[in-house]
Amino acid sequence: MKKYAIIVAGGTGKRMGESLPKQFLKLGGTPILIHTLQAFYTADPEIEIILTLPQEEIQFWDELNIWHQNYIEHQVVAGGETRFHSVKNALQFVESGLVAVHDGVRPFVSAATIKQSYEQAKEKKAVVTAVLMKDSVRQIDEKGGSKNIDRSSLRMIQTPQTFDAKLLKAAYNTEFKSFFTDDASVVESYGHSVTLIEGQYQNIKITTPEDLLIAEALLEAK
Ligand SMILES: Nc1ccn([C@@H]2O[C@H](COP(=O)(O)OP(=O)(O)OP(=O)(O)O)[C@@H](O)[C@H]2O)c(=O)n1
Ligand SMILES: C[C@](O)(CO)[C@H](O)COP(=O)(O)O
Repeated sequence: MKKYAIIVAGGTGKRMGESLPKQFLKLGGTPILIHTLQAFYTADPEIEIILTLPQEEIQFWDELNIWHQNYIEHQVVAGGETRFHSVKNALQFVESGLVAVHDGVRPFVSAATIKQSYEQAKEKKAVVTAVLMKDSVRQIDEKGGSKNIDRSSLRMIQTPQTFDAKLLKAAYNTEFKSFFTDDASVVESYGHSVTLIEGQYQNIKITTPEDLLIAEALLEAK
């Protein structure tokens, strides 16, 4: 069965606060995005990789890749206004089989998690990685108050999120809605349930400056 991976890196990284989008920032001397592509190649070199980038960064990426050994084959697609639009653009180049969608800024995804995602998606069709909450959580109300939520009923959602390709394409054939923060929310809104599988705490999303410090430590410990 054909396997695709859509690596989304079409964002500008506002919360990181750097002029260079965070996916290009260096981690152990190598751009974050190159670590992420390597993770998928290591898991299975047969995976067809489609990478979304901001239109204005495509030339920069091409130049940056020239300097890196072990170039990993991939197709570049211009991203869109939101993550949803970036995935939708990339899906034009996906036919049938399985497709994993993964954040370009989650470089520590393990080969085992990637393999497990595709394996489970063969049967379940919509498979999403998740971890248990570590902190207590509270829901804020309009009056400025808050109430405790039972954290055992909550999960923190990660990527990869892996699907039957035809299902994901059909689900994305819709207009953007503000609650589409990931692919699971799009598929669920289409009417298909998602199966959660175990993610990994080390599979962090590099979002704010302290995440980069944590990422350097995780890389060191690898
Ligand atoms: N229009 C967009 C927005 C986001 N992404 C990608 O989706 C992943 C998760 O998004 P996030 O961490 O929010 O990245 P940014 O949108 O770049 O960050 P910010 O919200 O801080 O601007 C990132 O790899 C990001 O590049 C994308 O492909 N296209
Ligand atoms: C897809 C995701 O990484 C799952 O946790 C997350 O929803 C992305 O959210 P963001 O708003 O793009 O940071």
